[in-house]
Amino acid sequence: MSLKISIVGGGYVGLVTGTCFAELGHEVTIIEIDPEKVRAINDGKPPIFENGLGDLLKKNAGKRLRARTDYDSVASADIVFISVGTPPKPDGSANLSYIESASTSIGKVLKNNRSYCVITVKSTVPPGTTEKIVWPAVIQASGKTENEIGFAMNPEFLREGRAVEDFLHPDRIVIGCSDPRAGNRVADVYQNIQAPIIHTGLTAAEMIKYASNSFLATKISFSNEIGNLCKVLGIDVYEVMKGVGLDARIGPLFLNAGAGFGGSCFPKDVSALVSLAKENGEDPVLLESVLTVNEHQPHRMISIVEKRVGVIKGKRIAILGLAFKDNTDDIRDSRAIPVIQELVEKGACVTAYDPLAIPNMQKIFPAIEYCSTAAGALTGADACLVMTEWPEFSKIDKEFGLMAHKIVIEGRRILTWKGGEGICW
Ligand SMILES: NC(=O)C1=CN([C@@H]2O[C@H](COP(=O)(O)OP(=O)(O)OC[C@H]3O[C@@H](n4cnc5c(N)ncnc54)[C@H](O)[C@@H]3O)[C@@H](O)[C@H]2O)C=CC1
Ligand SMILES: O=C(O)[C@H]1O[C@H](OP(=O)(O)OP(=O)(O)OC[C@H]2O[C@@H](n3ccc(=O)[nH]c3=O)[C@H](O)[C@@H]2O)[C@H](O)[C@@H](O)[C@@H]1O
Repeated sequence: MSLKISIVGGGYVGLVTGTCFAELGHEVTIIEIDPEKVRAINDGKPPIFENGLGDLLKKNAGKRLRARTDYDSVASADIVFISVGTPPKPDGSANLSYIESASTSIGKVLKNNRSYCVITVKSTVPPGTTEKIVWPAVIQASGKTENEIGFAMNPEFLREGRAVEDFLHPDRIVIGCSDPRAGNRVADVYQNIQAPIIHTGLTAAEMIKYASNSFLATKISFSNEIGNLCKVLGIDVYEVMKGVGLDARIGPLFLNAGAGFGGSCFPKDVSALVSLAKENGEDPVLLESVLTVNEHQPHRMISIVEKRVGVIKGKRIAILGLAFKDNTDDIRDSRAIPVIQELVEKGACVTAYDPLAIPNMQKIFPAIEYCSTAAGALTGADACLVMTEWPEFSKIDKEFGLMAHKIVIEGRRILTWKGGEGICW
């Protein structure tokens, strides 16, 4: 069955989702307010770096996949997905203004849609958003009755760098819906994907997404706390967490200690859940600690450098990895940012290498020295901090010989070379 799908928001999630839906045989229109992104999508050139996305986009752009700045496609859509951003407000709560304005824009055009249509939220939103914000905005702007429109919440679990693979082979598909008819329409979209489908109410689906991200973030902060103690006691935390993770009740993933979690989602989603808990009179002790541990990790790395090299001022410090994780050029909330910030404030001469993320980091730190190879960054360095788990870093070996002092602090365990004086984590 081929459905007519409109996706509002052609950023990371909208683009990956839209391209994959087209690949599954649906007719997809991505509605994106940024004309440059629209042009790039229609030219078959992804405006983001994502493994495997370029080929799929090239194959489908101009055929089953189109991008537009207008909302016209909503008038004939079977289903509309909302995948606009939900960035944090200064108090940590989620900014839902993009969700609200997208819902109103959808409603205005939906007036002209003569068939049944399901409005589905894919963005990560606090429980109650679909019911209390999206639903009334769409109904009010469209003048339709609830028999003519269904509402659903279908959270997305893809990881950047592995997004296409995650989308096409998910562990589960969660569909929260206003009524079974709406839920079945969303399930039809995924009919060619093999995965268990969980049908829930709207608010439970919204909460599943926050709880999942927060649990993963908790695993990381837990590993970091154990790692910090291991460091003091001279124990290898990676050996410890391997032993811990082999317990089937715990599992081996997301137990890597080091620089802490970055990216556009874990920090923002845990903060939003903390905010939501407080608004509802709860004291989210555990979740606040998850954030506190995470904030301290970059500073701990610098303390280790200071113990090894003494005063930072005037020292040449190499940063390997700027992206918040491997296989992406995304630096949103990258742990490299607070590390570079503190080093610069302390008067270090910072050199940096990343296979993809240098142009993005140059916008934040234009004055540090960027190198086109790891060897360039390491030459003459007094210490090196590894901030991203890029697989190519595992091959670095003789390049460490170019350093003035072989002090290597691993914020990510990726190196196989073990000749440093101060390998941490
Ligand atoms: N980035 C990721 O890996 C994942 C993100 N999410 C969630 O998905 C949502 C979107 O995230 P991203 O795609 O990363 O954000 P993004 O910032 O990359 O993309 C959002 C896009 O929406 C566009 N937009 C904003 N208002 C619009 C409107 N009224 N009409 C049309 N387009 C509009 C923006 O121009 C932007 O291109 C967030 O809630 C996020 O938490 C969920 C899973 C994974
Ligand atoms: O909601 C989202 O946006 C997404 O957030 C994360 O995906 P993502 O942020 O792309 O990347 P992850 O692979 O989860 O890594 C996040 C951060 O945690 C760090 N991390 C990860 C694993 C680990 O063991 N230790 C650790 O420090 C990574 O280096 C990275 O900085 C989730 O894994 C996705 O399921 C979710 O859809």
